Amino acid sequence: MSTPLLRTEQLGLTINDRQLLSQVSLSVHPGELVGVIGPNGAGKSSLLKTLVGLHQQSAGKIWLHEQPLSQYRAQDRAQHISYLAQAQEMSFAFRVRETIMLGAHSRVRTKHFARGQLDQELNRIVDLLDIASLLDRRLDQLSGGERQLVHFARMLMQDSPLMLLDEPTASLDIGHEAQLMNLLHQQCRQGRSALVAIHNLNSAAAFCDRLLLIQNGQLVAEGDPEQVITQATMKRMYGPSVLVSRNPMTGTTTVLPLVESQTPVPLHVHLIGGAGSTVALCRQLLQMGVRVTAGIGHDQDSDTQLWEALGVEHIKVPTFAPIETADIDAAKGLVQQADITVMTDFPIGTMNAGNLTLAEQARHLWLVTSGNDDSMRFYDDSSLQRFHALQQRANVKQITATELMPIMRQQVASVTR
Ligand SMILES: Nc1ncnc2c1ncn2[C@@H]1O[C@H](COP(=O)(O)OP(=O)(O)OP(=O)(O)O)[C@@H](O)[C@H]1O
Repeated sequence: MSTPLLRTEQLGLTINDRQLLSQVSLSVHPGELVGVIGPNGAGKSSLLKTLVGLHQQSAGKIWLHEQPLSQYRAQDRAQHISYLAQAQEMSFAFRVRETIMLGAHSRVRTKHFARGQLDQELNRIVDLLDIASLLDRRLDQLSGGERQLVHFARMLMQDSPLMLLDEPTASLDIGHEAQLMNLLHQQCRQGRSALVAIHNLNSAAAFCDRLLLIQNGQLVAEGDPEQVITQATMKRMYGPSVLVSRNPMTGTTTVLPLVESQTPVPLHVHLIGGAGSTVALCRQLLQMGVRVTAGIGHDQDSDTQLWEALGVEHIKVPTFAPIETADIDAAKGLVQQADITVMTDFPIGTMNAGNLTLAEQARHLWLVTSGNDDSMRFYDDSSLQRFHALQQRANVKQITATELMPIMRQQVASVTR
């Protein structure tokens, strides 16, 4: 790998006897977009401030271009590192144009620019960010999001190889957030580097090449977004009410907040389903405080991933493996204990026909019917016939997908009365 642009070794920061950073060793290489994530108060801003020289480290070393950062004079640092603080305070009522032009200050000191060259650069940057209409406005009369874009423009105007950004998208709507992160991404593809503290984990996963996870001032995980943003780490950082999954359309890791479960209710529902058919139901049942078990699912199926992520007890088999008798035996106990077993309207063929055998064990079986022609979702006659036989059983209730939740809510209400 290339020589790092920035590197720290065992970095520590103590202020007023409070240890804000401890033993942080990291590197940022040319062309990398690195995200710094972690809960509130973890030490992300303290890290960036130390790297830019606003805090003097108490321990460890910082190298910029393999030279100790302390050997750079403040003015020289500005040619290598630009910094966008979390809260930008400007003591004067600057106009937007002046504010952005301030970014070029360190460059003007050391380099001659042809007449009009900086104005052209400024115009290019404001066009990229679509803020040309703000140029003559006063900074203190802009909205928080507009101000954030202006300060980002100022940073681009500095044209430094390394950019440190502290929550640059905190006040931005989703469109401007995507625009700023895309611009940052493009800058890095063109050879610049960025270290960005960011709370939006979905953006962090989508845009960053690598993530650093900070907790209590320490670097606790580092790697590709999918290595760092896992259900286990997110639960440790942010508590149980977050769900990590892979977006089927973008392939990126996504993190969603979940509505917390209510007080447990004395109802056990076992879910049999696949192809994503139990996902919404499972989440809603858990939110109502119902004890949910599930299976048999296939590994990597979206249902199985959700059961795993939400800690639902379940039985699974490897991807593309048929459900065997031993798997059915392992799942039987859960189905026989459940007050209700719900079998959703999912496609059934030879690989997962074992779920029909499992459904036959249910004390009370709710069969979710497609409403259309159920035969369409059975890949072989034998499975379809077994489904028809299940429909005839006395302990079976047939429900459409639309009816399911209202009836389930009544059921929950009846056991909590
Ligand atoms: N100058 C300071 N003196 C003493 N403690 C400080 C100082 N600056 C920050 N802290 C404390 O250090 C800890 C880390 O703060 P920091 O701002 O680095 O966290 P953060 O990860 O950026 O948080 P957030 O996501 O909320 O912005 C917090 O507990 C904070 O109260």
